[in-house]
Amino acid sequence: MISTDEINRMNEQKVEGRLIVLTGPSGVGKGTLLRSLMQSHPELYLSVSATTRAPRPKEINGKNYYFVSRPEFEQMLKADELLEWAEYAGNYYGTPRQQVEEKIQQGKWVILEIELEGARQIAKSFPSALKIFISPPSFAELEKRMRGRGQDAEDAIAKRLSHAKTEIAAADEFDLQIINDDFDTALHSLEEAIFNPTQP
Ligand SMILES: Nc1ncnc2c1ncn2[C@@H]1O[C@H](COP(=O)(O)OP(=O)(O)OP(=O)(O)O)[C@@H](O)[C@H]1O
Ligand SMILES: Nc1nc2c(ncn2[C@@H]2O[C@H](COP(=O)(O)O)[C@@H](O)[C@H]2O)c(=O)[nH]1
Repeated sequence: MISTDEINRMNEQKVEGRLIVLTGPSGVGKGTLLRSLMQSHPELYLSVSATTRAPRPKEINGKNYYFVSRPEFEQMLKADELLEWAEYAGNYYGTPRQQVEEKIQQGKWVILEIELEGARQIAKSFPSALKIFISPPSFAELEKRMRGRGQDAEDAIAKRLSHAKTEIAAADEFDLQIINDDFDTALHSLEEAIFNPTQP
């Protein structure tokens, strides 16, 4: 495992920044994995997206997302301020360009947690990005997690589960796939994929 000190040294030596894309169906555990990863690797930079979705209880503007109105999002699009964007389950989501480009220029490793359409846009614009897909152990378990989270209304759950089928079918487009069954095993695989990738 590469230590935080080592990553900081690489950053100081102006080792080139990297873009890492994490995609997977809603409820698979991407956010939970990333929260744990960021605790042991605060040197990574997790991009904060803009969205028109309403904040969930405990979500903080500027930390979890930038919560914006649809006209505000459309203005960001018009001004070319988004690196990628998509409409997902009735809301817009997008990655503010400036924060990501700045961090990469500083030599940081930047993580985007985004859905499939956005990941495809990044694959085109940043072919060197590492693209990781997080899969559920089964569809039934995905539904259980989404419901167990208790954050989404029934109509939103239906849209997210329907979208999940399309996303799971596209997993082969990614550089690697990690099944989030046992949490610690999945976290270890994610850490290895980022810091200790096997050579092609
Ligand atoms: N390996 C695991 N085993 C069991 N439950 C898990 C596991 N990983 C995550 N969970 C639980 O699954 C639920 C959904 O996780 P999380 O919110 O991180 O998903 P997500 O992929 O980030 O979803 P979204 O894309 O909608 O934000 C949470 O309640 C989380 O605690
Ligand atoms: N294309 C993008 N997708 C994004 C972005 N930020 C988050 N997401 C994805 O949206 C869904 C739903 O998220 P939720 O917080 O409402 O559950 C999930 O798959 C996220 O990964 C983004 O900037 N661009």
